[in-house]
Order: sequence, then structure tokens, then C-alpha cells
Amino acid sequence: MSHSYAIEEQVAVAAVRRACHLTSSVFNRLVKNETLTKGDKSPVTVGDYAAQAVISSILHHAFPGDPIVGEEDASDLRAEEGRVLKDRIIELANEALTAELGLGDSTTWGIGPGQEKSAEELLDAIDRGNHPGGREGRMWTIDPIDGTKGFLRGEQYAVCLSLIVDAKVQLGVIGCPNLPVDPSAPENGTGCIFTAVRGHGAQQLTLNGSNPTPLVIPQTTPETLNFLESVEAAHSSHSFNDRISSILNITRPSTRMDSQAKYCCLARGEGGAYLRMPTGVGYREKIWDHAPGQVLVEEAGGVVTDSRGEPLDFGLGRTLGENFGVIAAGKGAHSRVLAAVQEALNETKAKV
Ligand SMILES: Nc1ncnc2c1ncn2[C@@H]1O[C@H](COP(=O)(O)O)[C@@H](O)[C@H]1OP(=O)(O)O
Ligand SMILES: [Mg+2]
Ligand SMILES: [Mg+2]
Ligand SMILES: [Mg+2]
Repeated sequence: MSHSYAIEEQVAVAAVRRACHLTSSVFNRLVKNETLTKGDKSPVTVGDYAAQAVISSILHHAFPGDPIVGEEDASDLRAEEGRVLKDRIIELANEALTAELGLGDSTTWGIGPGQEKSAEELLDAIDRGNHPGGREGRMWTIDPIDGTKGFLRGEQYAVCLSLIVDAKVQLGVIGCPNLPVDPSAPENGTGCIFTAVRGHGAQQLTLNGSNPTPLVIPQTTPETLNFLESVEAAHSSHSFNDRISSILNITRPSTRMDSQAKYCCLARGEGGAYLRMPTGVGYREKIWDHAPGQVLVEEAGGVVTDSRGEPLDFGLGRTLGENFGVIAAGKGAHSRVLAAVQEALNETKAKV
């Protein structure tokens, strides 16, 4: 039997719950100057920084020796111009670390409610996410807010955490505060956590950690297959997906959604395939944007590969290396989508 990673899963779910509490409570209180534009032109908010500080602090308490590959770093906050932003982040992170969330008496693993931390401790926690990644050993990945643009629009975003051991994702936890708990009754409320341990299945919980429901991707037929894709046209090629839909005679329109919520929806049978083909600008996908989604979909019975049909390689560093795109789908649908993708790529090559 494979390792159950029971303590790791408990700590990861608690950390994601605290971070989701933070991001959803900050959303309605975000003011104009609480968002920065990073060097690559993407936005980052006080919510992204504070959520990474919270998750990293909890991981450090429970597993002090484990390296972390996190999206954010605190250099802009350590500069004098970052002071106002920093003060707000410290306040938010401490609020989330000390909140009574009904996680029980969990002082052993530091899942709280804990003591307030100093500004220096919290900036250091953010910067512990600077690990370069690689092929050997244990490491965590954190994407404190995946889909920041969706978060800012009040749409889908995800708090994402994974444990990678020797380049294989063993545990994935994804919190989706804005995702309906029951897709067939969206009026019944939002807020879900998805968790998967390799060899032990995938499940959905409510945001308060209750109602565990096992996830299995249902069979799709040509009539029920459709694509999940990014909202942002710059992140993946919408026109390529249209071409694949026409090769496969898919008539249902694609479902557009930000973040790894796409992997979560796929895992619970909403949408038959997630297709993310590069737009051709040389962007390298980051490991924190796919690691938890990959183990979740695989444990729900699906397949995740690139457009060559190769598995994603999480041992290359902070990125997945050269970008061959991502195809995630249930078992039966995956081979059909992969064949159509390869047909479309060959057509394009033949034209050049
Ligand atoms: N040019 C790009 N191509 C692909 N993904 C991108 C690109 N720029 C940013 N991203 C990342 O795509 C993810 C969101 O994906 P989706 O489109 O599925 O919602 C984010 O992690 C975002 O990074 P960032 O967090 O820096 O914004
Ligand atoms: Mg970002
Ligand atoms: Mg991301
Ligand atoms: Mg992010």
C-alpha cells in the first residue's frame, strides 16, 4: 500500500482552509492601492502575499525541514515603498493564523489557532518559498491565489498546495471559495476543498472541512464531451481549442474559468477535458499551477499529459520546462482528445 500522507493531508487542508478564509474575507475589503503589478505584468494583491505567509508558516511549524516552492516573494514588501502594503499583509496574515475556525485542538501540528507573528517572521515565511525545485526529495508547492485575475473579477480562483516527493506529486489540496458546492444547485452556496493522495483517491469537502465526497470522473460520450479552458486568451489558445472541438464534432461550447478550479471541475465530472495549449509566446508553465490539479485528476481516474502524450515533469525546477501544453481528461476522452490535438498540430506543421 502506498504512503497515506495522513498528517501531511491534515496540515495541508487546515493551511488551505485558513488561507481561503483570508482571501474570501479580504475580497470585499480590497482597496485600490492593495494590488501591485509584478515584473511579468501579472497582478498580485495583499491577499496573495498574506495567504502565502499563512500557508508557509503552518508548513514550517509542522515540517520544518521541508523546502517550499512558492509563487510569491517578499522583496517588493521589504522596500520602503512597500510599507503600507506590508503592514496590511501582516495584519491579514495574523488575523487568519489566529482565527477560530473550528479546526479542533490542533496545537501539535501548528494548525492553530496560533500566536500572532512579527512582520519579520511573516516576510521570512513568504521568502521560504524560494526553493529552486528539482528531482530529489520532498518539497511543497504553494500558489496562494491561482487565477489572481479571476479573484479580482469576483470569479473563480483557487488556493493551491501540493507535496512533491522525488518529482512525483503525492498530495494535492485545492481550495475554491467561489465554486458551487453542488454544481446542479449553485444557489445552495459556494466554497469547496478538493484533496487527493496518490494511491488513495480524490475527494471534495466543504470549505469548513465536512461532507467528504469521493470523486470519480464519469465516462463521456461525444455528445457530453466539452472543454474547460482559461478565461484569459493570453494564457492558452482558444482558437486551438475551437479547432479540436470541430475535429471531435463537439457542439457544446467550452466552459471558461480561471485557475485550477478547472482541474477540480473536471475531477467531479463538469466538463470532459481541460485543454491548455501554449499561445506561442514562450511562456513556461509553473509547477505550482499544475501539481495539485494533476494528482487530483489522476486520483479521480483521469489522465494528464502534454500534447506529446508525455506526463508532466515536476522534477525540472520551478517550471515544467519547454511548453508542450496540458491535456487533462477522463481515461476514454483523453486518448480521443490527444489524437485530435496531434492531428491539428500535424496540419499546422504541414502548412508551414
Ligand atoms: N502567458 C501565460 N501563459 C500561460 N499561463 C499564464 C501566462 N501568464 C500567466 N499565466 C498563469 O496562468 C495561471 C492562471 O491560469 P488560468 O488562465 O487557467 O486561470 C496563473 O497562474 C497565471 O500566472 P500568474 O499567477 O502569474 O497570473
Ligand atoms: Mg500570480
Ligand atoms: Mg497560478
Ligand atoms: Mg498565484
